[in-house]
Amino acid sequence: MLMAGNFCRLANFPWPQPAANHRGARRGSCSPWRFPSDGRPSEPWAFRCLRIARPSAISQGRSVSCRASEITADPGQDRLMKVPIANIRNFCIIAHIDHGKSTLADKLLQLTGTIQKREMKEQFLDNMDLERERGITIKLQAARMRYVLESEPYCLNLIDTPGHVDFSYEVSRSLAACEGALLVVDASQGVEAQTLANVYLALENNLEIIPVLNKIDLPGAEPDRVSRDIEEIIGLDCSDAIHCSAKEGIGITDILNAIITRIPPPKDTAGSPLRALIFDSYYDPYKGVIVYFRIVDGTIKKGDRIYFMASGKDYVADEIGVLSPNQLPVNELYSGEVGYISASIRSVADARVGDTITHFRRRAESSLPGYEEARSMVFCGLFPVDADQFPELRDALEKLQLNDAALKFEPESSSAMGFGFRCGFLGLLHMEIVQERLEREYNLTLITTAPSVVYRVNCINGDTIEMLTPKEYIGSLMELGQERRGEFKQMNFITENRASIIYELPLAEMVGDFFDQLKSRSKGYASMEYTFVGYRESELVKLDIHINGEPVEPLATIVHKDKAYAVGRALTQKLKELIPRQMFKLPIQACIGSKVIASESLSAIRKDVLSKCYGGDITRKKKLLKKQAEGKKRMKAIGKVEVPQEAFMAVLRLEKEVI
Ligand SMILES: Nc1nc2c(ncn2[C@@H]2O[C@H](COP(=O)(O)OP(=O)(O)OP(=O)(O)O)[C@@H](O)[C@H]2O)c(=O)[nH]1
Repeated sequence: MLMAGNFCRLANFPWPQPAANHRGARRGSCSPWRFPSDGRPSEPWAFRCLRIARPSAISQGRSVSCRASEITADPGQDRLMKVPIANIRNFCIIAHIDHGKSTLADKLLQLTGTIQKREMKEQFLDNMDLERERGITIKLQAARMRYVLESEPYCLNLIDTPGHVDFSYEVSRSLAACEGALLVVDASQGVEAQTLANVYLALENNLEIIPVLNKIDLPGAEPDRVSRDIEEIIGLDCSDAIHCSAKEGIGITDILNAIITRIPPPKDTAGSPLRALIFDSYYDPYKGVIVYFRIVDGTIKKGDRIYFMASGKDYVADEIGVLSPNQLPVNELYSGEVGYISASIRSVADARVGDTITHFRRRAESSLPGYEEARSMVFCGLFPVDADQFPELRDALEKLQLNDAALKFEPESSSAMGFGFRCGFLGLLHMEIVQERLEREYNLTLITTAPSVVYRVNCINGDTIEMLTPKEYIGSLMELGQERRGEFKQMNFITENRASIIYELPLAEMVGDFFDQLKSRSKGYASMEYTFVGYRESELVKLDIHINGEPVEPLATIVHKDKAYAVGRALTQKLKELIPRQMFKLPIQACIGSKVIASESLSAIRKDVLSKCYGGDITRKKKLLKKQAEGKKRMKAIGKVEVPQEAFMAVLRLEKEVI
């Protein structure tokens, strides 16, 4: 059924290069696999590049003094005071995960007096419980700050962005709303995978980039070496990179100074017809959909009749305001400003992220370029434990989708789990986050099936996948690449101690614990980035599980031919442990098509039909045993085996481990 694959061409990947453009990508269906009778399966492949960095052990113990003492916080803090457009700066912070974006954002909010000390809690912008618990940014956030430099008031709009590889889609959205970006790099770690990916996104958006070397308070910080690396690897001038410690509050005023002096103000197009780009939105149970936007042209007033250019819907703006970072209503917003609208929008589809808002009467001629469609990489089934919660689950997913444009879902039903949804996510972390949010915010109890990737039948040319990671770890990482059916493509030493390894891997191999393995084999120093290269013909098989001769569809899985026997054996053994014994002997088989590749049998519960037969004739005993055997045969033919829920879950977990 399946053909040996001649794994595609070597992707053209001159290192380093900007992240691939996903525009025009086909909107993915949420089905995990499609096996038409006449087609050959192909699976999605990832193009990985492992960057290897030797951890620096040198302690520099340096400190940096602050310049720009003329910048002072505005004590009056009139956040709503209007400033001329020349005094507006829209910027975002981009960085690799954990390099200190949120900590820096906190310090900026504090120093500008946007947040009073008593209101301040760590990671102020990470206001989701989950974000705080995990210490990561999931959703982008926006905040307007006021600052006075040389007696001149400025309005600084900060858009915080997530750093995890799963959420780069959110990053691309915030970049489109800014003129500049602070590129935060941990001075003890150096350039990492998402540093590069995000810088390329920023360059594509023509942003002014200000390099910021953070964590200089750490003994292992080497800001000068990291500056050289940035220049060498990215080609960004670091002669006036800012040295800072977001944690200790060192260099924060330098950063504010640089934002004002180096990032250009937005263009003044207040007289043009309104065009505002929706960069985020969320659902408020009382006000309906709240839309976050950046005005590119024109002005908007409270009470205006607005028109969403893509959805073709119109509404009256009941409330407009700024994000300070809490919502503060205002009467009017001008080109270059960032704000929110509440217009009693009930339908999620009416105000999509990436759509352009204009006036109903004086419409703009063309809409703004939207965002690339988020591509789902990982899929899983979500089923409510209590079948009655299905409508609630649908509702919750719809609301979450509004807040999370990258989440995709479509209804699915399964004989074992009932009605649920097959959902598409950006990655495993995204999947976990969605599941936790559904459970916490919407009070649902859910069963999640094992994550899988999409398989398609015809090869299509896709985009590029790339990943980065760490020099002394080259060996073990290459082993990992080989184990996961990867194809080694290229290795470059980009500096003396850093190497990038480029691999192409099937996405299915990345879905499990690849990232954890990468981190553990490199003692945490490797980082990775990936993009999608397309579908490739591969030797895949559909592995069916038959219980009592009947196929159990939810347990069917697609695996590589070489792993089919191991997976089949493990699955049948596990099922044997988990399915309760029946009155009859129960065969449990793993099959590829009609061929049984692994088999176990569960012995029958045996009632001692001879117990009352003391002594007596042997023919009487034989008769009783024969009758029992016939009864069992009949039972086996009509008997329905109930596979307990835990068996499904345990098997799905096992499947994930084995695969
Ligand atoms: N020593 C030191 N630690 C810092 C500094 N800045 C941030 N950290 C720590 O680094 C860790 C990560 O900081 P975050 O601000 O959450 O990083 P982030 O880049 O926002 O991470 P994501 O939101 O997940 O992308 C936290 O434990 C911070 O306390 C610094 O200047 N010095």
